[in-house]
Amino acid sequence: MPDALHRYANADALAEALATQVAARLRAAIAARGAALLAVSGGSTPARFFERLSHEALAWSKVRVTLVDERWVLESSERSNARLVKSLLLRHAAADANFVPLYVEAPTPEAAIAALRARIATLPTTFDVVVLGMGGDGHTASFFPGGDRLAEVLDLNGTARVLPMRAAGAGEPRITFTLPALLDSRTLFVHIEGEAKRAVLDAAREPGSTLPMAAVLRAAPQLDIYWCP
Ligand SMILES: O=C(O)[C@H](O)[C@@H](O)[C@H](O)[C@H](O)COP(=O)(O)O
Repeated sequence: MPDALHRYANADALAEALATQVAARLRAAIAARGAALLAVSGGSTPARFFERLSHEALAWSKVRVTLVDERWVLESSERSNARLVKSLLLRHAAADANFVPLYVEAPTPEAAIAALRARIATLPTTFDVVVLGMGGDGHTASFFPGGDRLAEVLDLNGTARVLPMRAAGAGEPRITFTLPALLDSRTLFVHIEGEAKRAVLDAAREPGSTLPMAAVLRAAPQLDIYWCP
């Protein structure tokens, strides 16, 4: 588990550093392969980072942006991660980026899975950058403790790239990229803020931890963790 913890004095300094790093990785991907694929998390933490990244000067028209997970709600909902990305990241310089949403019009993620897999199949299998968040319960993406497909999404030998997920702590049904799919990334960042999440991260680092985040820490070949109090 080679992970590096990068500490910042406050959320603004963290957002600036993370945006600078992510933009550099996207530029390098475009220089090497002519295109870049970025997967970001939703929730409340990424807002400053999205705002900062949206101003980075790079060839955004060559960047595809997707989510590591999505809540099964209409985009008009305040809970929609697509809405968050569109309102805070896909503007300014980044308005030219191509967004690949994980929501399709269907009553449930289970009903949408074939359409979603077809959409995901148009993307390269290797991400250039994945940015994970983490909840206070140790979930990341939609790998929720007690989730109905937790074992399946964490299975490193699993072949599914996206799966539905339902869990008491999730709020609504979700769709999530699986752990092996997210690990197939040239760079992997974790963005967490606050002492409480730092304590959860430390717990996930304990040998034998069953927190979903522990599975990521154990399996990731390299992980850069960005944290501020
Ligand atoms: O849709 C989601 O909920 C996210 O992608 C999720 O995995 C998020 O990263 C954590 O829940 C942290 O969320 P907060 O930043 O709101 O604490």
